[in-house]
Amino acid sequence: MPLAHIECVGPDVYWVGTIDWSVRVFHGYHTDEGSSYNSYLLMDDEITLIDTVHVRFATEFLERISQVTPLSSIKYLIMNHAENDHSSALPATLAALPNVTLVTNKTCFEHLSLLYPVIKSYPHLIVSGSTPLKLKTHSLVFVPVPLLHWPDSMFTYCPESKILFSNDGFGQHIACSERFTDQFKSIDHIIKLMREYNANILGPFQQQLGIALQVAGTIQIDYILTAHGLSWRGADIGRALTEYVNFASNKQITKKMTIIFQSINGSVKNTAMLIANEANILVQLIDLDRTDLTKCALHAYDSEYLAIGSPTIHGQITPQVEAAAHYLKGLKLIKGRKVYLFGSFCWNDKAVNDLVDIVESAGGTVIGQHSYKLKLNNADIQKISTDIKKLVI
Ligand SMILES: Cc1cc2nc3c(=O)[nH]c(=O)nc-3n(C[C@H](O)[C@H](O)[C@H](O)COP(=O)(O)O)c2cc1C
Repeated sequence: MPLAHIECVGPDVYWVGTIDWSVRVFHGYHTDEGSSYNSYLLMDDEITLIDTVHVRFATEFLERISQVTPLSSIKYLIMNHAENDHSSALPATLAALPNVTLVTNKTCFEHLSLLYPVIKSYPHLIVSGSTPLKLKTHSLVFVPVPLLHWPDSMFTYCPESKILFSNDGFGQHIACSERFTDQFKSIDHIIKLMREYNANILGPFQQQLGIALQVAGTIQIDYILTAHGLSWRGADIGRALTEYVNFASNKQITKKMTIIFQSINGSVKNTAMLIANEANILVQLIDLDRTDLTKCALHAYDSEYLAIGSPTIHGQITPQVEAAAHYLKGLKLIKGRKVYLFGSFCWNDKAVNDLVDIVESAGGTVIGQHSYKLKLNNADIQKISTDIKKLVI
């Protein structure tokens, strides 16, 4: 199989990752544009490999590495994070590199050992934030960024080359031949994908993000080499950092209302349209029969307002609306939002009450609600219009 060309992506650094053009669902996350699992070779007299890839690409990965250097020449393998997408090729990689020492932090080693018990039989070195690794001409500093995205996550920083190997940090899910944002046709598109990644993966960890940014503020960075999608260099680093700074302090939130609903016979959909028409701010409708939860989270990410609507079905909200609300709750994307609730019923008015419970338990503020029997009448229209004009400003 022909391999994508080997690319030098920084001083003495080669990209040896794999591009997953086909992946469309990633633990429930809809990756409409595929993804990549990025791994890097740092060329030094003590050659160092940083992160591995998904096991589906293990053979291709090892072939790509051996196009740069003999497998026997690699001295260290640094694992920044234990999650399967970066680590499932680890057993095959350790088996193929006869002279390698696995380098990772204590928590990551614990997680990796649980996932792949065989790794315990290989030489390994446990490092921490206070134990840099001295290579021949480079040094590597390990920056713990717990919960960005697992408790084991760390960044690896090379001060001589001013390179931050950021693993899941600053990543996006996209499969493409470019390696840097400045090679890609639209930086705005990459920022949108990074927002989607933040919303769907890092949403609950804003506080940890702030800690990571404090660290990033104290070091000089010429390159951020990510483990998914495109990497950052030059002026684009400022765009990536600004996006993270904004997210860490909720400044990504704008005057926007995301209206999330499901409708069987059209009544709740009509109400969603009414709310969209009456709101005098940017709106985004999410019809849950047509739109996946990944997009739902993307739009909730920068919305000051949410509106959530459901018919009462079998005495409760629909499973789809419930799933969406719980998904957003887990990602802390209802927290701090102003939420309007609406619903239609025939004989027992339950959906909106169910939604009130979820939204309040998620830390959102219910700013108004309205439920009605079967179809909007003029009084319902009047009430909802007045509510939205008054409450959404
Ligand atoms: C399968 C099914 C189950 C329903 N269960 C209830 C119910 O438990 N309680 C109720 O008040 N209405 C129930 N309804 C009536 C709907 O809530 C009502 O038709 C609502 O207006 C549908 O909104 P929609 O037009 O947006 O789909 C049910 C309707 C269907 C089709």
